[in-house]
Amino acid sequence: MSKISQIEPIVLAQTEKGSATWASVMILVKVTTSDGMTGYGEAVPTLRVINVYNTIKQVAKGYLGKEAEEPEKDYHEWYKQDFYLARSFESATATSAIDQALWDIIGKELGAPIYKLLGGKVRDRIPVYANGWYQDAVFPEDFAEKAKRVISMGYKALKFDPFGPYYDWIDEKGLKEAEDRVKAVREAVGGEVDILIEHHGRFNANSAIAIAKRLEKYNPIFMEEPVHHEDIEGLRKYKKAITTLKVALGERLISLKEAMFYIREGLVDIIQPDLCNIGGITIGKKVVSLAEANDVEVAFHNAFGSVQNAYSLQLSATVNNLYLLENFYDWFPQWKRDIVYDETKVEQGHVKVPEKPGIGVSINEKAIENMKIEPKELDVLEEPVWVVKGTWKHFQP
Ligand SMILES: O=C(O)[C@H](O)[C@@H](O)[C@H](O)[C@H](O)CO
Ligand SMILES: [Mg+2]
Repeated sequence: MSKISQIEPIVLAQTEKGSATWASVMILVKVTTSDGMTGYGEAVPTLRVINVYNTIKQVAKGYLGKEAEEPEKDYHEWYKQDFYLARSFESATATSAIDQALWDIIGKELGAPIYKLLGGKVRDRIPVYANGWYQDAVFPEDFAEKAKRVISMGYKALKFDPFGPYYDWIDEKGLKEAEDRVKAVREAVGGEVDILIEHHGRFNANSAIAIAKRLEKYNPIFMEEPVHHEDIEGLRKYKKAITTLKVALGERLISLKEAMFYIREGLVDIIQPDLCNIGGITIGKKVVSLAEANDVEVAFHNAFGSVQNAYSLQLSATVNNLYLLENFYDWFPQWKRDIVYDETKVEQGHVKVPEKPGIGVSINEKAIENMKIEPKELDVLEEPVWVVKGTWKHFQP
């Protein structure tokens, strides 16, 4: 048995920022054991880089000295301590990153990729969908042209937010703008490609319902976060009104029981847990089982960095009820790919399951050393940090 002897939060950034402002930095956690093993995990940055960095140091106090090979027990010990774990995004992401690193360490000790520790893979290649591809797209033609490029790269599915700057509610002009963009993409990619509609959880139920009725004819595979995250009653209203389209959500879920709530209440058809939020591999695999038992498919939220991506690939390899894995890889800034030596390339809309022990890929420790920065706040401009850059615009006069 090896004890957890060190937990170090690391913030990385470069001038190249990528398509999603709130993912312009990466937060890593490096865990070291008493016998010198190391593992890496990734935490979620968004607008909370400093808070997450500091929270990792606090959560570390609960993990130091514990067995590195017992993430299940360690998680529950910490669950006991952290009264607000289920209500704190910062704590949930810090705990998740440490948990990932422990699974990395176990895999390395046993010489096996994480997927083998979980019962083995059900597929050799993970099907992914593209996100981040529509930076600076405003007019329908922009979306069409960029979508064609994505398809020419071999992707079979793509996600986008066609709602420009609309927020809370949408009017006829907004419905038409969204429809024109979606229509342009559908016409550009043809009938065989999956279109996934991202709402970023920003509408009231009536507006979301109007949107669904308007976009239904373009055959979107799912409608993601159609209403505000905390608007449970709005989501019930939406689910009741829209029975022909599937709802996807999950990136803001931070506990097993929260995931269970949405599944049990029939409020989600495709669940999108984020392994950097939900509780790492330890809780992520339990959400997968809950989903499977309830005929809900899984499409991990995977929008931040290359270490998150590597863990999402490991778990996705084992999931029978996997719909698709989100993928920003081709729209990452190069430095994020450098961290994993570009080992998780997307080919024909799929990623080969990485086979190295633990996390599955090599970690470029030298690159990490060179990219380290002090944690700092992100700038906040008129265009919210959660949209794909340069898309918060109207195109109609
Ligand atoms: O499903 C997703 O990927 C999330 O809603 C976000 O993470 C944003 O879409 C992304 O960051 C682009 O800004
Ligand atoms: Mg989303």
